[in-house]
Order: sequence, then structure tokens, then C-alpha cells
Amino acid sequence: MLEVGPRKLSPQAPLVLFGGTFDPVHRAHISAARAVSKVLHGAPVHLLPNAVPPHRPQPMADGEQRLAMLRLACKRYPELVVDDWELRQDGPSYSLNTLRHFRQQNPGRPLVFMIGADSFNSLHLWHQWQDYTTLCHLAVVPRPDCALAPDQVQAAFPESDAEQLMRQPFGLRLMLKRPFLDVSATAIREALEKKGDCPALDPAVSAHIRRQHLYNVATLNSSTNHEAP
Ligand SMILES: Nc1ncnc2c1ncn2[C@@H]1O[C@H](COP(=O)(O)OP(=O)(O)OP(=O)(O)O)[C@@H](O)[C@H]1O
Ligand SMILES: O=C(O)c1ccc[n+]([C@@H]2O[C@H](COP(=O)([O-])O)[C@@H](O)[C@H]2O)c1
Repeated sequence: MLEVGPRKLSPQAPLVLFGGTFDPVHRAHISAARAVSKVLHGAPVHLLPNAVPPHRPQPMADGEQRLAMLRLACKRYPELVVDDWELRQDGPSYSLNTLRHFRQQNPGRPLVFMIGADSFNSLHLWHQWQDYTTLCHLAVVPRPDCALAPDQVQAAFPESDAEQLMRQPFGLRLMLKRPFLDVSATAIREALEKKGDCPALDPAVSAHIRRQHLYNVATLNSSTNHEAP
């Protein structure tokens, strides 16, 4: 079920997919998704929380909770579409399955898989990543202390500008210069456990976390310090 409708665009406008654990969704996710949409002339960005991350410890918050936080964080931005497709699938959440599904639904349309620089640097270890080259473009968002590493992935996806990328359905790589935000869900979970809040969260997400006692916030008492970490 899609939660927010994208703007009306021509059928061949690019479609951007942003997979993540989003445990929880934070300011850098939202800024990055909006930046990619803007560069691609307002293209819709589908934020897809995974069900079973194939590559890391399982999330602290369950799928429904991560979806609820995403809905709150994306509410004000019509270009951002919260999409529960991966949560409805069985088995490990391989991005390949997601890409194949959206490609099948959108033949010939530019499909852009958006990832942070850290994810890009491990892409050569992902399930059948070579198949991505005929399914999607990549949009890579910079992260502090994260220089681009794997040459083989860079070579497989030649760098391009946005205009060229919008003229073909797959195979190119767009490198964003901004946003460059030193925020991670790991640091946020730590701050939540210690202090019960974190300024890198949307205030509505923060309030939801406190109400639902996510991330061990329940163990904090009313004298909790709400200052920045
Ligand atoms: N600060 C950031 N700048 C750019 N991209 C980011 C940033 N934080 C996360 N991303 C990207 O967003 C996607 C989803 O990331 P994820 O949900 O794992 O967030 P995270 O902050 O990296 O979480 P964790 O600390 O739990 O690994 C990934 O492609 C990741 O590279
Ligand atoms: O398909 C894979 O092999 C694969 C390996 C690692 C990560 N992913 C996906 O990449 C996205 C970003 O991962 P993460 O850990 O930064 O949230 C998320 O949607 C993961 O499910 C996918």
C-alpha cells in the first residue's frame, strides 16, 4: 500500500527506490531522498523499509514501527512515498528482488536505486549485484569519512549527469555532492538509550518513539535529559 501520492509527472519520469533498515528513519535519510528527487526534476522517491536485512543484525524496531516512523517523517513531502513492498515479502530482503519487481512494473522507465556511500562501498558483496547494471541506475549520496572504494562497481556503472541518466532506463551512476550529514541510526539509537531523544530525528518521530517506548526509551524516568548527544 502506498502512503503518499507523488506529484503528477510524465509516465517516463524517473522512479527512485531508497531501501533501508530505517531503524529509525533520520534527518539524513529525508534530506538525501529530497535532494535526489530535486536533482531528478521532482521524481518520486519510494522509501522501502526492509523486512529481513540480509547483511546485518536484525532491526530493534519491528517492520510496522519502522513504517509508522517513516510515515511521520515523510508526511510533509509529497515527493516521498512510503512503500511497504519489502515488508510484505518473505525471506531475506535482497534488493535484487525489489529491483526486479519495480522494473517489471515500469518497463523502459528510468529506475534509480539510491544508496549512501557506505552502502555503495559494500555493493560488490551484495546478492547478484552485477545484475543491477541492466535493472537500474545508481544515485550515490556522500557520507562523512566515506571515500568511494570498489573500483569494480564504479566501472560497472559509469558516472553520468542527471540529464543523461533521465534519458535511459538503467546502467549509469549519479554522484551527489550534498547533503553531507554526519548522522547514523546507530548513533541515534545510542543517544535514545542514554538520553531519550536526539535532535537528528523529526520531532514527530521522536514523540512517537517516546510514546511507544521504542529503543529502550521506556527504561528512562521523567528526569531524562533531552539535550543533544
Ligand atoms: N548520513 C547519511 N548520509 C548519506 N546516506 C546515508 C546516511 N545515513 C544513512 N544513509 C543511507 O541510507 C540507506 C539506509 O541506511 P540505514 O537505514 O541503514 O541508516 P544508517 O544510519 O546507516 O543505519 P545504521 O547506523 O543502523 O547502519 C543506506 O543506503 C545508507 O547508506
Ligand atoms: O541484496 C543484498 O544483498 C543487500 C545487501 C545489503 C543491503 N541491502 C539493502 O540495502 C539497503 C541499505 O542497507 P542498510 O543496511 O544501510 O539499511 C537496504 O534496503 C538493505 O536491505 C541489500
